[in-house]
Amino acid sequence: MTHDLTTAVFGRLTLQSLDFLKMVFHPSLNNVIASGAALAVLAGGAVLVAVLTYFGLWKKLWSDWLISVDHKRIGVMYIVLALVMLLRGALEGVVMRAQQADGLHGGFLSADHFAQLFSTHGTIMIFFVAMPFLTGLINIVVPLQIGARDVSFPMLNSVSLGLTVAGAMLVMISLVIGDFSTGGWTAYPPYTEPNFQPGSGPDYWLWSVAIAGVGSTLTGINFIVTIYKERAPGMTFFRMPMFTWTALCTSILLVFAMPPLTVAGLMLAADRYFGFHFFTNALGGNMMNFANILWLFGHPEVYILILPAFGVYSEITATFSGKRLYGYGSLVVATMSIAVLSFTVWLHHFFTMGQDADVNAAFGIATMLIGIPTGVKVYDWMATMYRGRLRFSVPVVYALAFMVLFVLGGLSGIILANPSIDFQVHNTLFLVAHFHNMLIPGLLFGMFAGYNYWFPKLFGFRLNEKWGYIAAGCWITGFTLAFMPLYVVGLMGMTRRTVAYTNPAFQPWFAIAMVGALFVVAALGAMIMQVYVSIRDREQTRDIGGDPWDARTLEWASPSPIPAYNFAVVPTINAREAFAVAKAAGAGYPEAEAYGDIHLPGNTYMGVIMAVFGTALGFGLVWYMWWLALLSVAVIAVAVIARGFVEDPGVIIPAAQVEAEHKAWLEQVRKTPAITRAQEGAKTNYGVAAPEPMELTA
Ligand code: HEA
Ligand code: HEM
Ligand SMILES: [Cu+2]
Repeated sequence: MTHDLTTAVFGRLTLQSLDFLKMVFHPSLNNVIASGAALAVLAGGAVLVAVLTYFGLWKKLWSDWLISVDHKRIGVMYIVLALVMLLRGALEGVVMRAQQADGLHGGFLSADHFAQLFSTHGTIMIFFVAMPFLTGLINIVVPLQIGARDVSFPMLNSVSLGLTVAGAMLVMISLVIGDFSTGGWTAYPPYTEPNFQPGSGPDYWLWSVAIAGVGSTLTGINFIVTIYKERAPGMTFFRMPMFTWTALCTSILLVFAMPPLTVAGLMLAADRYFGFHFFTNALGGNMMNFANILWLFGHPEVYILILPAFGVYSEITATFSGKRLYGYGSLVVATMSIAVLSFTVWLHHFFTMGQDADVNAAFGIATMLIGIPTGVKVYDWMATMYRGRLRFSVPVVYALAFMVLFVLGGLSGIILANPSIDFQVHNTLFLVAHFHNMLIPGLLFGMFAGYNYWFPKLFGFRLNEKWGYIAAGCWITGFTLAFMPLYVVGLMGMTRRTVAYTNPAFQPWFAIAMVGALFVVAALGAMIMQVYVSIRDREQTRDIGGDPWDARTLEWASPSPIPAYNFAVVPTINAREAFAVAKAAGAGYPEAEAYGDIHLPGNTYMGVIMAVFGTALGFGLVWYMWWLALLSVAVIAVAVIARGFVEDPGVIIPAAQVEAEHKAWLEQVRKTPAITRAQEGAKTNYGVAAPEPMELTA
């Protein structure tokens, strides 16, 4: 009886599932590490709670952030989530590097623990670092670049964030309670079927990815509608900044690519929970169905990740070269071609799984075609810089490193796109080198460049440059040392997802890779220092005029930190890069003719409800605590329906206040010489003179 009751309440959860007790039940170095990680998560949570309580920040956190629908604040929360998860994901990468550095002697991790590490690392990096980072940047920047006051569906935006947080929470909880999947970030059956993995692992994977995936689909819808409907007068499609174009294409990809992932996850859930046989090798199932559906998501996913980074590089090369973006039209067409082509190549992920050679050839050629629009982009960026006066700054360092390293990674992709070559190197560390080569110098550097670039717009001061350069230098060195050796060991035959090896020739390469990983740790340290030093010295790097880089797009035509309503008066756009054109004509800061009241949406609890009950739903499903799952679904359903009956009066900002704030800012801009305002513009390298300070008459 008591046993039944315990099962009803706790499902299949037992004391043995608590990871911090692992080292007590089964003492070993491996379990000490596992328990240590669990305790670290618990301690981190406790420290956070203590700090918030000590400084009395709960109320502020709640009303200014958690229930806010302001797209900029939502964007910041996405990026904070991404950075926190990056810490965990990168440390896991380092632990794996340490294991393999000693892999000849077996290392210090069990095979199972190593498998959990690459599975959580891959899942976290893709879904809870890369995705929230780019979603955060899109959230912050797109409405500002198109002259909008907010996104089309602000509450939905908060819901998307809540669902993403729920997914991330599940992966964090798996460190403390139970095990995560050992099936990699792609969770191929039949290995993830209950016959092979009856435990909590694949369930954690599938619910965290499915729940966060719904959030991403909603984000895609939100930004497609926002970009279609909320553009300022005169902001035609072909006047939109490149970053907004890439955000549009990424959003379209999200809407078409995320549902296959959700479907793959739910079909796997049907297999695991209801004994279906979609992907088993028996009773008519076929795992190839999973491979096809998963990569129908998975390949477009890598372009979902890279396109916004391309957008960042476009903005940065133009701004810091002090030139119009070269080849705007070709960049737009290239972005759209990549988006379309990305749905035609998924099969290159399983060339070796038995289809006809002709089919492989067709997909191989389609894959190689993507090199063309990507190449167009690279040439456009180079042409933008050519004969520009490239000003040095942290975003530029990332952009230049990207251009060199990404081309190398792209070329290794073209190598893999040859089916006959892929048969040799599929699932070796050559592949692992390829994709980290795209994901770190491509995606992550783009995100870091954007983070350094747009930071002052939100917080009113620039990030410290010295620590920024140190971080960038460590990332570049760290990436190169950690991943270039993997091309070599990959060609030598070292397979991916392998805990140890017997060939002594591998070891020196892994030793070099270990040094690279240490540089990555240093880079993370430098990034933390950068935040600390920047906040400490913020008075010296105040962004007085709102345009610290002498930039070209609309988001820089407002004060920093930017007010909640974004624009005192919605601007009318008459050209591409209208702000740069206006500044050059001495009309960058016009007086407004009239001010009106501004209506902004009110805060909402919906995001928090989604985060809390989304997590509870996933947790209930993972542990078979059916009451918790049902309760969570009920709460979410009631909340959604009830919200439909609430009329949101929103917040009115009176015209007089808007006018006063705007005029005070204009006054300040006029008082300060451009050279002080655009401090970075004044600093140049290579002995090139600073660009002329811009005219200040309105
Ligand atoms: C942001 C991420 C990202 C990006 C942008 C890419 C871009 C590309 N990828 Fe990569 N890829 C991944 C992330 C990424 N990939 C991941 C994560 C996996 C593995 C998943 C897993 O199994 O876990 C993978 C796996 C993968 C495979 C599967 C291999 C295997 O499993 O055996 C293949 C095969 O064709 C491939 C090819 C390519 C190609 C051709 C490109 C092209 O888009 C590259 C285009 C760029 C250039 C070519 C450079 C610039 C161009 C020029 C300078 C012009 C001149 C050059 C030419 C015209 C050729 N990738
Ligand atoms: C910060 C430095 C990083 C280090 C040291 C690192 C290291 C590693 C290692 C050792 C593996 C396992 C390789 C194997 O299969 O043998 C791996 C896998 C992987 N990494 Fe990284 N990585 C880093 C950053 C990133 C980033 C930024 C991303 C994505 C944005 C990423 C995405 C992945 C993915 C998707 C896998 C595959 C997981 C799987 O096999 O299922 N990594 N990484
Ligand atoms: Cu692909």
